[in-house]
Amino acid sequence: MTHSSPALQIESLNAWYGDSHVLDNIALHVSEGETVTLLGRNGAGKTTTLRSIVGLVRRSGSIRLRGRETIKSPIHKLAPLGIGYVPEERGIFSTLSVEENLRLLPQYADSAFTVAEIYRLFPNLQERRHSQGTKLSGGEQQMLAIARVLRSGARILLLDEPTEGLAPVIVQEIGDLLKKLKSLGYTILLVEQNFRFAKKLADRFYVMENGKLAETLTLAELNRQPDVLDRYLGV
Ligand SMILES: Nc1ncnc2c1ncn2[C@@H]1O[C@H](COP(=O)(O)OP(=O)(O)OP(=O)(O)O)[C@@H](O)[C@H]1O
Repeated sequence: MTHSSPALQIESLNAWYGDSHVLDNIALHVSEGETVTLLGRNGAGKTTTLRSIVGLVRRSGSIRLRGRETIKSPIHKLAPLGIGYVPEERGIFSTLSVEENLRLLPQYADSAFTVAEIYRLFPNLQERRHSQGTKLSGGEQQMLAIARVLRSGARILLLDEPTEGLAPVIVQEIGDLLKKLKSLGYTILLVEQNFRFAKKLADRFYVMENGKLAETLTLAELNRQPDVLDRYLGV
């Protein structure tokens, strides 16, 4: 492991659901401290890419976390390497309270937030600390899902459509939170349909199409050629 290794480096990644070959030779990387967004139409393979990284689908190729090969690692071996996955469905324990959700997870690193630090970052979770997961708003559930991975000590965050279904004011709050995490040096790989949201955060973009990577662009390149997105996303 060298210090210059990207936080996440993927090469020749293929993935399958049963016989269906859904990711075709994906190569991408995310540097330490970088925020990268995966864009693409529904079904392009964005969620499957995140699920492949954490070993939730059958996959082959190479996935290195800070230089360490993890393609054969089961999911429970990944959290100690500093990666945290927040799925689209958020994955909180809905019958437990906010605080129970936060206290249940093991901490893997010194960088793990304490519950007090989580409450400083998410004052509304502190207010709701005795509320059951099912009683939370969509925005609160999303905040709790992100808080849980911070609590585990993850420094590389995989976030699947964190703004989906949320009101604009809450989307703004999530945006502010991600900017803060970025300023703290977190590495973020984001799947996002809301391009206007992603544009305010991301350093780089990958565009996926039919299970392949079609394009990689920096923010500056994207601003110079906005028609690229029309072509792939029809936006
Ligand atoms: N559990 C599954 N079993 C079989 N095929 C699946 C499964 N989940 C997704 N797929 C297929 O895999 C392909 C990639 O889906 P994926 O969910 O990764 O796309 P996506 O880009 O994240 O789109 P979305 O925004 O709709 O989630 C699609 O063709 C989809 O139909």
